[in-house]
Amino acid sequence: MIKARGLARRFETRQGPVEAVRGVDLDVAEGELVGFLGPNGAGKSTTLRMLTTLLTPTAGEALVAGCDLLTDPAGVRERIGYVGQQPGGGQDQRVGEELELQGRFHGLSRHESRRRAAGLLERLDLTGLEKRLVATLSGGQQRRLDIAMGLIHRPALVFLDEPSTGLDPQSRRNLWEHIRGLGVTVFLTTHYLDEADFLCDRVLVIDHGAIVAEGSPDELKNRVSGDLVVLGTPQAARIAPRFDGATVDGDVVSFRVPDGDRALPSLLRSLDADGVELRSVQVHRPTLDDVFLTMTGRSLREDDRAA
Ligand SMILES: Nc1ncnc2c1ncn2[C@@H]1O[C@H](COP(=O)(O)OP(=O)(O)OP(=O)(O)O)[C@@H](O)[C@H]1O
Repeated sequence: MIKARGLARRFETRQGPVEAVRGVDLDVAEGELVGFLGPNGAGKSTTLRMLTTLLTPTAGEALVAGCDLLTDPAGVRERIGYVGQQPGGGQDQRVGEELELQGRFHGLSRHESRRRAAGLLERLDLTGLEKRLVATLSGGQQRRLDIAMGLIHRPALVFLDEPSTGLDPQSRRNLWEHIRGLGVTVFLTTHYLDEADFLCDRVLVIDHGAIVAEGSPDELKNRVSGDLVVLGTPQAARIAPRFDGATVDGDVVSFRVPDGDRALPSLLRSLDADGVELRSVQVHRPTLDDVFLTMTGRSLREDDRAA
């Protein structure tokens, strides 16, 4: 569905050139749900805008939905759906009309457009809202309408740019369920670790315009060596030297072991035998944030807080 090689984009600014995307290779197979994960400014939107023909690459080439990005951008546009970060619907339009209009815009007959709109409204849980003004929809409903608009012309591939940004946790979860059920190839960008983890078959991690890791969420997490064991004890500093790479933060000592659940029983027995007073014990599986930390030395969460 997508095959990109060496895709790059440089922006000339007053402060000098900005290498927003530095030669990205991408392969997305039919039916896959692939996420592009990275902090703010990593180059996600720029890549997406190139793949959707909104921005011309400064280098590289790509086949998108069977068409050459550089020589047949119109063919690409016909075959893909794009849902950007900004709401797509006219706020003073009615939901049903807006969707039908979008179908007409893509060349569907009135009848076909109406039929297709009704099907999408049902699939995205918007039935009954046809006559509502777009401006009166909730954030989650608006986002689902945007996705319906992106799917009206039956694209085989749809691009979603930060689909759940700004939604409350319940609406995000609901949106994810809908995205999973779309039945088309999906390529989305996100800076949310939980979104990538829950939604994506495969994740590409991008940082400073280059892909730094790629794999299924589980594969990526398995690359981080081991589970994190966190022990709360007043003797944290005394016992830390027993564990390779242990860090101490007040009464808490943390270290990694290959398989936390298996290591725990004997670990607890030996600490108990030495008279160590344990107040709490936790085992954490690696998260995608640990992956990002391992690859880049920075936490995605720090970027989130800074944003
Ligand atoms: N039109 C532009 N002119 C100059 N620099 C740009 C332009 N568009 C993007 N950039 C820069 O390119 C880099 C990548 O930006 P991009 O928007 O692709 O990142 P992103 O990963 O999508 O981030 P976000 O999550 O904030 O949207 C950033 O340093 C950004 O400032």
